[in-house]
Amino acid sequence: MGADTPQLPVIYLSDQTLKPGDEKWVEVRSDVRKALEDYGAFEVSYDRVSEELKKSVLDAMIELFELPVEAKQRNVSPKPYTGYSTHNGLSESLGIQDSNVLEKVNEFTQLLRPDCEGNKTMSETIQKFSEKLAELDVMVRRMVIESFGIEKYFDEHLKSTNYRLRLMKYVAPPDVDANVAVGTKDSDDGGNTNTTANADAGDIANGIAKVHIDDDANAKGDVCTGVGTNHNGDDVNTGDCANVKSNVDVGTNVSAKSSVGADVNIGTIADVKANTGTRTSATVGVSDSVKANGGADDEEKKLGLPSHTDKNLLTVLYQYEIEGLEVLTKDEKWIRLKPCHNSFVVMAGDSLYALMNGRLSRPFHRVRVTERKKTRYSIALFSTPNGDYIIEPPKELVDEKHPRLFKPFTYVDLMSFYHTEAGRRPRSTLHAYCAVSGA
Ligand SMILES: O=C(O)CCC(=O)C(=O)O
Ligand SMILES: [Fe+2]
Repeated sequence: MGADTPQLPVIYLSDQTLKPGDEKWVEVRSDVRKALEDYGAFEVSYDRVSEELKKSVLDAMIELFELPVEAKQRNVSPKPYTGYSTHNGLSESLGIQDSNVLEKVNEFTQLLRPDCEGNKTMSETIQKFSEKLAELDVMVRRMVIESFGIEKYFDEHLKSTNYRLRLMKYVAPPDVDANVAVGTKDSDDGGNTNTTANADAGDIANGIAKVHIDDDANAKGDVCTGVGTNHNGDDVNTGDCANVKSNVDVGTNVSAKSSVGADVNIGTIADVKANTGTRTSATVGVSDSVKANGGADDEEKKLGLPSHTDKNLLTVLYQYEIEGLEVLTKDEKWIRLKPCHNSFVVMAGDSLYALMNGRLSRPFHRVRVTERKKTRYSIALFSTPNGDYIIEPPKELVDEKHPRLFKPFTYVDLMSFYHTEAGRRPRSTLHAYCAVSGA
């Protein structure tokens, strides 16, 4: 690795003696603050999650993703995009709201695997893992809030938040070339097909599947061939986007070609294959904006998850062995993060960014898997503001030097806006939604 290859700061948070107020705590706290200012993210060296627990969670994920697609599709949520979703035929994810609460995890496992004997153990494993990651999340949020001298708000802040866990499975695109970079700027996303197509089972029958574009879905380049909603949960902002009108041929090799010249590869994930094998073609409704862009971005189709910012407060993420996560620096360079046993990634999302009046950053990031024939699993805990919690910076963070950047908003309203055309199109949904003009 060259000397000028950017890397995320690594912060050691395993120390059991690390206590608020201690000298060491104060020192680490300023490292956390600096990392979040500079990158909006950092790697944490954290050994408080045992290898055994991580392995059990991985086993649970493998079992859950192996379930028939019909079972996974039962993972729906009243909140859009927080249930089962897929992207580009390269990734799938499942979401568990309030994963730190055992009954909630139980409901999830029961729903996917009714009356399965192993549910109790699996639920306990997932809940325990969430709890461990939540401890890390709380520690980091406490440090952030303290670092701005506004700790008097911390308890109230903590009470107004909840957690969601996302389990993710990725494969590399079939024609992946590990040596070819996908581009270095998020603005590469500009030419993306933002096709989010859900094929109804009924349409799949005789060779022709009508794939309808779901305007409310948001991941770019999504062609979800009947395997559920589009991947990106509520925390994904895919940045610039365009809708695509294309004819998609979906054959047994499950590849699709759009009329705008982009090859859309679908179906390297087993379930997608199984579910699309009998189709011969699909018509995807498309708008004019992509034509104006001259076509979909091929490279975008190789992403397991497109470039986005998370919408929540803080994300704590663990990658199992296979790399793929890339984080964009302020000067638009992608940092590719190497998975490591005790290494978690912490990222700030739009909600924390707005709450701190823009005094931290929140990074664009994406997933690009390049290891052929290997399955990548990752898992992330998202802390999110409660539905009715008004996100606005404390008065201490607003002054002449730091004018208010955003009008007060709720996370739920930001998400609703995000799931509209106007909310998806801009690179920053947050700014489009509530930036104070002239700030
Ligand atoms: O799988 C990963 O490494 C990243 C997932 C992610 O960014 C997300 O779920 O928002
Ligand atoms: Fe993300």
